[in-house]
Amino acid sequence: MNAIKVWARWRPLKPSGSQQGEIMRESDQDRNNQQSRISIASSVQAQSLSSRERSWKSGYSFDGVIEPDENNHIVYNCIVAPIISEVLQGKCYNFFAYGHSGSGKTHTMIGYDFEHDDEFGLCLAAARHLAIELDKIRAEDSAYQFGIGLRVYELRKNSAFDLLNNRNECFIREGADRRVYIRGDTEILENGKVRVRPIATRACWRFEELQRELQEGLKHRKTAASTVHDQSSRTHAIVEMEIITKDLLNARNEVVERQSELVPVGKHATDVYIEEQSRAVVQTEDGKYIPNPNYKVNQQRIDAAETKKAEFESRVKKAEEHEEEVFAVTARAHQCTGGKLVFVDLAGAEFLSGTAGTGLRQTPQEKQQGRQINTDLLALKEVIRARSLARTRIPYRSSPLTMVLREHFEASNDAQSSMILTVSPGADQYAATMNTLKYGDLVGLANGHRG
Ligand SMILES: Nc1ncnc2c1ncn2[C@@H]1O[C@H](COP(=O)(O)OP(=O)(O)OP(=O)(O)O)[C@@H](O)[C@H]1O
Repeated sequence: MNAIKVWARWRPLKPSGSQQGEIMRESDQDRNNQQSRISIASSVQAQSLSSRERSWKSGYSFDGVIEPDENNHIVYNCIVAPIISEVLQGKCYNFFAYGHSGSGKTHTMIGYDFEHDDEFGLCLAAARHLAIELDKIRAEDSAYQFGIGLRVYELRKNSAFDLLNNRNECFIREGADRRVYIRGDTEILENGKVRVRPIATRACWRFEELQRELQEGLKHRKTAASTVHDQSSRTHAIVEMEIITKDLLNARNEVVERQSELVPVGKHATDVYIEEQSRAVVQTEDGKYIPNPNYKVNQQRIDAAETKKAEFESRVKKAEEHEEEVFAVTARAHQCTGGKLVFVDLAGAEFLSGTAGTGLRQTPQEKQQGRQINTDLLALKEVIRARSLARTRIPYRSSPLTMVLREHFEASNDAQSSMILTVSPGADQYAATMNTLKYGDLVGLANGHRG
């Protein structure tokens, strides 16, 4: 079973929210499995809430509750630090932050303070931890130069915006091999070659490099003034960090080069085939197509184009085999190879639950953006539940977000995930907080923790 850990993080009360007081809240632990249950009650009589909703209790579905006075460093030690040893064994771990706008998702995952260790977001703190461990490996075995391959992008609808490459728009496509690819536009190079670049991976050999790359990349993050606060995110931001070596990176680049060379050759073979087939038929006056008596398909021409295509396909295959070989050799020497951490700062959950009870109104544009975000957040919940319940069919294709995350969920047989629900204690945020906790409760209950 692929259980997901679920945490709730209470943010500190905002000065603006303090006039209305705080939500009444409690949590208690199940003695047997140490899971936590959260109870909340509204301290103000919000008209839009039914009497049933004025107080709410979760099941024992939370792995822990983080209090408002606990900083990012404490959150890191609690949630991420314990799994770093597994990442150093080559495993993949995904972290999601889910919550309403302003509840602290970005503060938790990415962080706003790049100077003070205690307030580093989880991804930066994890990068520093990994970098220290990789330095140790390097000191023991200088034959392998391990570093962190960093990818940072935002997802909106079917597009990914590459934050490490000037917010270049990339497209999410499922290939014939059923893998999902995120690729940019087709570029025509000076030598006439065609290249389709995947989303950028920056190789960072030192923590400071990664810190700089991340900080620069985040400047391209698109935020929009929202009804809730002025740095609101309308997109999901994804930070991927993978343990790589120079050789592995070179082998992957080689695959991209070979695939780029195949593109025009494959297109030419298709064009030749279509051209020959169209010349071989003519249309009669009544619109029917019949064989053209004056043209015989030039099979030699088709075969020549197909042979060339096959030759380029085999070059791609060779490059892929080489990449697999480099990976296998490196992983045999050091099992950390390919270990991966993925941090997903999800778009505001108000799109899923609406603003009922929050006293806020969405603009028509926010509503429209919200539809896709709804689809994504619901799809993510269903994927996590289906995985937790060990269903045979996991609905990855329900949204671009889950299509992209599939690779990480399935990176290794034992890929694990954690979800952090960020919530506000402000009484004015009661409905939003309850909706977020309900989402987490559903995700957590699928793990089999019953209330
Ligand atoms: N636990 C916390 N401790 C201190 N400050 C916090 C905490 N959580 C959030 N904040 C502050 O509140 C503000 C809003 O937080 P943040 O941008 O992380 O919200 P968000 O959930 O990512 O919102 P959105 O979905 O709109 O992007 C920021 O200035 C952030 O630093």
